[in-house]
Amino acid sequence: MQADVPADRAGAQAEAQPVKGREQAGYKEGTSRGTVRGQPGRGRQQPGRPGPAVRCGMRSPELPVPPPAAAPRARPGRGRTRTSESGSASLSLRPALPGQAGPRAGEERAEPRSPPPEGRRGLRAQTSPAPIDGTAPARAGGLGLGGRAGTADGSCLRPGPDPGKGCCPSYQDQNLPPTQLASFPIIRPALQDLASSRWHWADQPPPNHGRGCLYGLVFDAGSTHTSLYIYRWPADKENDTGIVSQVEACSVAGPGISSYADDPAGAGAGLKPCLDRAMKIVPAEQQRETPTYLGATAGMRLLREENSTKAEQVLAEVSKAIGAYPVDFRGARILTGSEEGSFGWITVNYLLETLVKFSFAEKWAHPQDTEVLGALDLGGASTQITFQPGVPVEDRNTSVFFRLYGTDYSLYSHSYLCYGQSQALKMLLAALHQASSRAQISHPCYPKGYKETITVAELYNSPCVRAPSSARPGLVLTVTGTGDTDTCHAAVQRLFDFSCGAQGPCGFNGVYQPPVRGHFFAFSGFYHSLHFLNLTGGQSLSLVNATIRKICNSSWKQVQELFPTASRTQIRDACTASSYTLTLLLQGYKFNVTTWPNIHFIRQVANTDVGWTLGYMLNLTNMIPSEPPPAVVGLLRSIWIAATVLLAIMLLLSSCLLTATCCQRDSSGYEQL
Ligand SMILES: Nc1ncnc2c1ncn2[C@@H]1O[C@H](COP(=O)(O)OP(=O)(O)OP(=O)(O)O)[C@@H](O)[C@H]1O
Repeated sequence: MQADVPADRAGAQAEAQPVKGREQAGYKEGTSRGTVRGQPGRGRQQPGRPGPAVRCGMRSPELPVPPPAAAPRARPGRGRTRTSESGSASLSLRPALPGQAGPRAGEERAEPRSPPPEGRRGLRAQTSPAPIDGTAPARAGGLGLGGRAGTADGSCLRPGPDPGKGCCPSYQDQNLPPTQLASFPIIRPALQDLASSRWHWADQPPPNHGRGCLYGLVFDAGSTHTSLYIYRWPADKENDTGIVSQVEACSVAGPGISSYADDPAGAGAGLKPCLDRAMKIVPAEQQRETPTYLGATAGMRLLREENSTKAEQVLAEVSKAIGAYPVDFRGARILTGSEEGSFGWITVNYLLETLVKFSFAEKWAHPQDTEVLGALDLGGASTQITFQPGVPVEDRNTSVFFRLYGTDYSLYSHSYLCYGQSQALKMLLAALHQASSRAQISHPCYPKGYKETITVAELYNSPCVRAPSSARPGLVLTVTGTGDTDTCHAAVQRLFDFSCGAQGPCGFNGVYQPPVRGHFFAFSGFYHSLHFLNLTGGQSLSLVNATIRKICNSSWKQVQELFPTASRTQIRDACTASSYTLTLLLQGYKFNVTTWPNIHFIRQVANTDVGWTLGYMLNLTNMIPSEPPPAVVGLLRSIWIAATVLLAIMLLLSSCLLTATCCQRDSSGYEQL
């Protein structure tokens, strides 16, 4: 999720699925490498047709057929409904097909929830320097998108200054030194320059070259809400990297599309205000060539597990709604957990330009001295961790390979289904209910003095929670907050199984995970839950702990006074959400006091929301190549030429020296004789 959405949205969140190690379409599984191979934006597929013949890392027009979800090493939760999606082998992007229901059966599953791996592919980078907390500073000369505004009614959240016309930022404009990441030594170098992919387009000029900007639209159909992201990039710079920027994020009114299982037409109708908005931004003459995608995440993955027919109906309706607009609609599909994690990783590293950068020699090259960043995504129904470990990934179900700009990346990635924030909080409430065995539930994470009612049917409306057989759907439960920090912490911990067994290092629920390494961007729910407590500015772990403890011990009256403008749900969940976030990061993903400072909680980089959508679009439009750009090749060729000339000179000198020495010897010998 990326848009600024009210925290009290209901809904579950989905998770990603692993990509199976297969070498087609851009990503491979297991030890194979996904290649991202760019292809011009042409040849875009039309709705109903197969995807583009070549995508980043994918070369086959066929959709990759991911193997059945590899069994994560997850252990069944202790009697609890628990879903974890595990990472996958390599990701491959696949073309989005209208109405396509995403991963095939077996790719992702819900109940004894074991997280499916996700696929991924490669992409390429984007632009500007970014600030790390909340919003990154706008890249200079960029599409200065302003602050966020409206919300839930299809209104645009960050209108650009010149929607619709205007121009894309020039290459020079964007290639400015970062300003706000100076304190992050690992990140800063990557922001110095823009990445380029001009070679990518070199042999096939863009179809609308010279028109100013090209546009791309991506719907993020999350478990809790849907947003439409509108991207654009300079048409005449299409072969340069680092130039895609976000024009707007339009928030669709209402809950996520998975909530429309019994009213699929409503899911489609809800998208129209944002589509109308997009039609005002994208010039009419370019609309028909504007690639448009809808990607659904964990909410739809859960719905598909519950009722695949209803999931297909929802996808069909949203496809119908989008297809009614004059855009190049390339399909609506459900992303696997692996794809969701991988695209998020690509987005992060594209935005920070850690994949390729403009060198001092004025050439685009892989930055040798820059580490890629890991990605931590906390959605409403799933959470993903993706990073480049310092050791080989031992479990191919969580292993992902990419080849981007000529560099190989071997990543670890895993998605835990049901461990998104909304579903985790629901699991917590269900556990408390089952422990109470009464219609009265004492909630240690809710503020003392808070009270609400909920029916059994509402509580157990997700595959992530299993209702006790004795529960009557109509029974009204009364939930009372007790504001007890220690009891809350213990209850949150019981949602996880932290034991690793003999399998080696793990995350939780028995899922293999190598030790975290390097810097990470933590976004979506990770950012929101801590930002609400003003804890996304690099605070120490001890301060974070102390602040959460204080909030959890506060009464309902006190927290209302502390957050006078926040919604009731946000205030109620402040303790629960932050406690869950901290537990997930520390005990779940195994960060500690030493590695805590390496987590950067962010929402945007250079006015672009951090999430999977940008990576998804870059991949499907083939904007991230697997091989180095010509500029890099050119650089290498120059080095070879220089080395050859140098060698020739050295040989010549050696030859002269040898000749001179021989002559001297001859002369000496003669004299001796
Ligand atoms: N602006 C916000 N303020 C506070 N909390 C938010 C905000 N936006 C989202 N959240 C919360 O963060 C969590 C993650 O939201 P996000 O939008 O990433 O989920 P999603 O995309 O709907 O779910 P998923 O990716 O699992 O399908 C949710 O629990 C949501 O309620």
